[in-house]
Amino acid sequence: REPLRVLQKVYEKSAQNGSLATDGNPKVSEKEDKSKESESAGVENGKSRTKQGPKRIKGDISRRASRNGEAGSVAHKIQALVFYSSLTASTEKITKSLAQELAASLGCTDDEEFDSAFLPPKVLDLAEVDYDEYFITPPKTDYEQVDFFYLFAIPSYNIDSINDNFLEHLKETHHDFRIDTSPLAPILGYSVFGFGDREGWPTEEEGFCFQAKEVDKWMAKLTGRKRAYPLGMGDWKRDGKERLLEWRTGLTDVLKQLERTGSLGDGVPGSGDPLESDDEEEAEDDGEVVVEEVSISKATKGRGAGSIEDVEDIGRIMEMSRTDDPGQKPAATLAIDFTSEGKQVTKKTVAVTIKEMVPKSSPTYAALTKQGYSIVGSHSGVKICRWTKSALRGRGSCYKFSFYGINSHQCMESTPSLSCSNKCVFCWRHGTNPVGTTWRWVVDPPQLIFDGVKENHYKKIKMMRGVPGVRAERFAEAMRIRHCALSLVGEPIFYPHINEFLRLLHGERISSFLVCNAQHPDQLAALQHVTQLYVSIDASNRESLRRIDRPLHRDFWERFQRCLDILRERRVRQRTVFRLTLVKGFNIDDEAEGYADLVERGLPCFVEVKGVTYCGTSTSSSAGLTMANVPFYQEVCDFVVALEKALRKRGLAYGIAAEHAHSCCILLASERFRVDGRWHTLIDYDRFFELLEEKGPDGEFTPEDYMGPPTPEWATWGNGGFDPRDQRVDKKGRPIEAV
Ligand SMILES: Cc1cc2nc3c(=O)[nH]c(=O)nc-3n(C[C@H](O)[C@H](O)[C@H](O)COP(=O)(O)O)c2cc1C
Ligand code: SF4
Repeated sequence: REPLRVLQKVYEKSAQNGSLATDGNPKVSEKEDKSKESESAGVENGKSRTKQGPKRIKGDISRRASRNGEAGSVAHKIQALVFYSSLTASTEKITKSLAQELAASLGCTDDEEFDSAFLPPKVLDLAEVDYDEYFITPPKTDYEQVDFFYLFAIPSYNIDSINDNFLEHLKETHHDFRIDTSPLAPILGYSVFGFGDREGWPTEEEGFCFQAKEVDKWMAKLTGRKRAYPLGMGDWKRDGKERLLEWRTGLTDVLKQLERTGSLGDGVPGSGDPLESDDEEEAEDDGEVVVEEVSISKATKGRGAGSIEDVEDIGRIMEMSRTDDPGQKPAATLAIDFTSEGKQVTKKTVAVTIKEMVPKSSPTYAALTKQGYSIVGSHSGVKICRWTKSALRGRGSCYKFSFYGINSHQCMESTPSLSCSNKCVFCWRHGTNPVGTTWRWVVDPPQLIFDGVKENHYKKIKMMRGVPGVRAERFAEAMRIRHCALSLVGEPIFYPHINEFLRLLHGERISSFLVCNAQHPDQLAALQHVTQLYVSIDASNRESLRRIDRPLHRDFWERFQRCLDILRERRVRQRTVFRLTLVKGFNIDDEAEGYADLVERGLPCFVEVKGVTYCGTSTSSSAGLTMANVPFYQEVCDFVVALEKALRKRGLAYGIAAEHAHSCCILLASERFRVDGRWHTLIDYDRFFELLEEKGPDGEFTPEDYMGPPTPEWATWGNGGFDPRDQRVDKKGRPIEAV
């Protein structure tokens, strides 16, 4: 139907501008008539017929209409057209072998005896083809049931070349008022690979592969965003072969999917909607604990949660809580928080409270999924953070790349417990998340959660495939999760099988950064090795903590202090971190001394100081939080300097190691991580896994044992911390020039 719609538009526009005869038939000029004849020779003859000059609209309605009588049918053959341009012939050679390799991997044949959906790819030189034939509408064929897929191999030239003509044509077609703005929408999809030379054009800002980027951009417009696979780029003298292979492999998967399903899959086209327009959520980041005040009773109200359901739940919870590991202690599934001031949990209480934490039918589920979370099982969640998206597009990673070497596009943000025991004022989620002091819900098994979060994470990454600016290289890397930030929303150590869950992560060599809210000392004490262990330190004294975290536990301050003591013991075995979130008017003024006292108590390996991000939720505004509470970066810097001074005064050996100005985040580190005068805040992840495999999850090894190489110069204090590989952009996605 799509081609018909396009042609109908061409027809209507032509009628408006008088290119139709009075009988409604197209006015076909003699010249056009000739070109029509030659078109009937099909794409094979896409020879030297390059015509410059004014664009023509072909009144070709009847022929196209007959072909598209069965449009949309998956039974059509798929014809890849591989366009290339080449001045010094290397791209020509590469494109020809690319087409052969594609043909082999897709099992292409034009022999009708063999049942392949793919016709052998055709290689077409952009210096020879008639642009009108391919780039106003898809080409016409004698063979009626062919759908096209466009591929491009484009070297860049900063001198006049055929690329300029071609780009001009694409641009003109898009802007031509007589033609639909997306006249190539009927093709199945497209993808571009660019060649360039890093020696002369080292970065994209300096022009590396700039014309391939342009082709990619205009084709997105002309096809109505049918980018089937991200733009690939390579330098034939360096990584070209590797990058091209990566791109071809991904592309083959997409084409095979197209054959199976007739569609490009989730996320394309137009799927990545919010992202297409560059308006990624501003306030998003990891780490802050989400809170909206919704009691469990409210969350479960109105769902007919009667006693029968409760009985079934009990059966299910017992079933689900079994672990496969015989060595594993039986799961503490219910009301595990024994530190709740000696509160007795009676059987009766259990029977009426065992429910799913976030059932599918609940408003909480709807609210969270609307915000982009995937809910896994009944109490876990995963979401791709804005930095993951940003890194996929080469626009910078989060501060954890600068400080610890975490590639954001290989990082999964998730939590096995969506519930939390605080209601922090700076929470930026708009949801209605469950809160509670004890676990009283169905417990899902760790394997189910692990498989589910991975599956959903990859699904979301795949949805980024058609998003403008996503780089093929990073996209391919992103299909292997290397890190897990257990910090999303809720409290991960609340989950009764957290250690088992960590074991699964580590088993696949996925590092774990676990953030907890310093309200569950018993669970913290039982926690086995994680790659980096955080506690959120949101205030320096009892009153301030009450005001800012709004904890549910009455003994919150005692719990908080116990957690610091546990961390102090752990510092020789775990990389421990205090995370401070500064909120102006709440927890900055005159509190440096108080925080220094807490550092003295917990002796963390690192102190991460971060300015709060304002999100304008009802929670934050009801707590009286406005933009005025967001500190300027300079204020965060001043605070950190004051804190360092306060620490030195106490004889504590800490220094300011690194910064990431972009996310208003600064890292103080213990001198343990300063070797030969250089900070070593990065992590040797491979070593961490080796140690874990060798010594076990409770093994005796120290944070220094898996200390990485020196912190890169650009990330150290005073240098800003922006990854030099990436391009800075403003809120509208426009490049920001380095100062
Ligand atoms: C005159 C000239 C200008 C070039 N300009 C660029 C450029 O602006 N950006 C880039 O990434 N590569 C540039 N290159 C490198 C080519 O794109 C690269 O070598 C490519 O592989 C050549 O492909 P070809 O042999 O098919 O023409 C340039 C090369 C030449 C000779
Ligand atoms: S650590 Fe991972 S989840 Fe958190 S902001 Fe960085 S990339 Fe995103």
